[in-house]
Amino acid sequence: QVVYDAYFGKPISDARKGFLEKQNATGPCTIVVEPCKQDEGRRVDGTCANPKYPSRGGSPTPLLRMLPARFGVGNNLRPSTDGSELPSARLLRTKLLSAGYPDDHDFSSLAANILVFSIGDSVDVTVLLRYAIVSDCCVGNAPNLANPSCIPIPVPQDDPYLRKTGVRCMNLTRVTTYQETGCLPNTLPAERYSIQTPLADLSIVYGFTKDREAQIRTYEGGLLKSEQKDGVERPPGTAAFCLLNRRPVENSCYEYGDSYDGNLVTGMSLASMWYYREHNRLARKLAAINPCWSDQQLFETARQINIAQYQYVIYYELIGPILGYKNALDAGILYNTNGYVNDFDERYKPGVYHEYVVGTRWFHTFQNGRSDLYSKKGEYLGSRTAVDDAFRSGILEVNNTEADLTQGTFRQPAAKFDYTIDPDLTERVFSVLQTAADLSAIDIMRGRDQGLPPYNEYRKLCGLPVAHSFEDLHDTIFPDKVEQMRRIYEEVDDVELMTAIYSEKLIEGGYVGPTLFCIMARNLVQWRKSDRHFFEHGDLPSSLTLSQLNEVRKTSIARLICDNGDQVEEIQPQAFFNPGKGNEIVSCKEIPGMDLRYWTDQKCFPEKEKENVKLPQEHSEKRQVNIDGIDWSSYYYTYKK
Ligand code: HEM
Repeated sequence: QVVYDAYFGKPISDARKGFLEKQNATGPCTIVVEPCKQDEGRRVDGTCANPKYPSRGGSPTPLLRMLPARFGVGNNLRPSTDGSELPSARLLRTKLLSAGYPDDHDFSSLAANILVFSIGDSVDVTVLLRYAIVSDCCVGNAPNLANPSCIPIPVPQDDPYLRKTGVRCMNLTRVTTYQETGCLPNTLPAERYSIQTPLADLSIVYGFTKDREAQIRTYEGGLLKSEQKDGVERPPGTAAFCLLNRRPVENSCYEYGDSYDGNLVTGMSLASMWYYREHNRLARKLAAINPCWSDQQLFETARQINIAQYQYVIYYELIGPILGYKNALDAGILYNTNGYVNDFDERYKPGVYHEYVVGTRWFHTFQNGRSDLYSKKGEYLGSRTAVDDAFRSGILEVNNTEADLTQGTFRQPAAKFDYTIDPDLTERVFSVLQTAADLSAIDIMRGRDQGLPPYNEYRKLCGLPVAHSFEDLHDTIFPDKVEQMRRIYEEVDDVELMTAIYSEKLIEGGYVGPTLFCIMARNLVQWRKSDRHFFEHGDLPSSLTLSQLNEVRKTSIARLICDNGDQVEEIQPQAFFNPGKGNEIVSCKEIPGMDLRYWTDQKCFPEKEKENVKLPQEHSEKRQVNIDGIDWSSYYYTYKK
């Protein structure tokens, strides 16, 4: 065992260890790593995803940065170029994004649900939320300037909505940092602290520590602990996190590996439930196919298949259409192959970027404020208000709500990507917990809080010309929005990444602007290159065989929901898209999936029985892809003029 410094990612010296012990800060500042082995599979605790950086990928972990942090003096928020405070994030939000309800013509709500689940799987959303629950950074109606963890948002007098209410201050606290937990001195840039494993590895389902893994496993048949209620399998409902459950009627709060993110918002709780059930479904099938397998072998294989199909669905079925297939292929996010893609590169550190978790807040425009309820035959039954269902997974077991909401995920459109955001998210995102809270204004504030440099620096990083004047922004941002920015910011160098992401024109073939495309591409490439267990890699003893890999490539989100959604009997084949012509709702029997016989283990069968075990034909390898360096500046040329 080697003890690593969680922040620096290096083995810890005795002196530092002693210091941390005295400070009582060993937990958040260290990661214990067993030596990495060539023949092992993916660890639940995330360590050894890349043996060159064994502790990276583990928990806790700092986020990666594409560009060096930019803070004000003493790690305060960065000021404007003239030294004044940056403008009110609420003012910027109300001038740049409108509030409204338009539905998307293409994507279903399921796409937004799985996207937000994938964010919660890679970063610890709950470390952001102390303002929602415990702190008050507005004293009366004025910002609390005395408390250094407060960054309240001032509300202008003529605010289009809040002028009628008299609210002039919105509550907000800074993220928890390694400085705060005692791991780093204040002389180093403030660095956010996250307890998730930062890769795409279903840590919401399986947890991110060995202790938690031990709590949620049965150690029989490879299964996770579960309960059967009304014929439906669910994790035990005894977790403590669901603070808005209306008890005594709404009681369930599920014991996922990560019960915080698993029970957070409806889309995330449904996705967590599906992938949780899928683990047990796979373990049972594998046990039937391979009667000689141990609990450990069943657990590891079911988990490996579950994570592989999750990565496949995220990359190929969801990110592909959102970024545009061609763009994603060009950028090395996706590969058009039936072979392995051996692009593991030990120089890449496992991790999630600050820029990714700030920038992908763009998809808040994608979130529908209502969650529609449908019967399994497609009759509309009514709607729930999404923000009132956060922290409240107790709703699922009452009045058939899980089944009706599940139908809604694929029958209801997502909100449109169109610079319009649902008013529930911009005025009352914390429901009864806060008088007024604007999620997009918070999104802008988080860019400041996490020390992101100005938009111009990212233009340079992404191959766009540096803007010397506001006019220079017209290449990527609509003129009306540039005009608003000119009125609100002092200088073009003050324009922030998040305000630009909320204002950029969309790239050809995709639903993001050029800078967010560049940021997402870098993060998604980082995830696959830094993770030796990424599902398309074929160079480890634990890798999927080529036949197994190509089975994984046959599955889909529709199959996952048919197998694990409560009472789902029919669905459209491309369930991230709205049902309709060319994507009609069909029986689940018509939705293709994996053939698990490719996981048959000959060792389980005595010699004479072997000939009776029919194996499907082996797939053949068509093409092996190797990846050279990527020219990031090429993205620039794809956006719509
Ligand atoms: C009802 C639906 C949703 C609600 C109520 C919600 C609410 C929130 C809240 C309160 C935060 C933390 C704000 C902060 O203090 O910084 C947040 C963060 C975030 N949300 Fe959402 N959100 C929703 C849907 C989505 C969707 C569909 C996406 C799609 C990707 C998304 C992406 C993100 C990201 C990337 C973050 C930042 C995570 C981090 O830095 O840890 N959210 N959301």
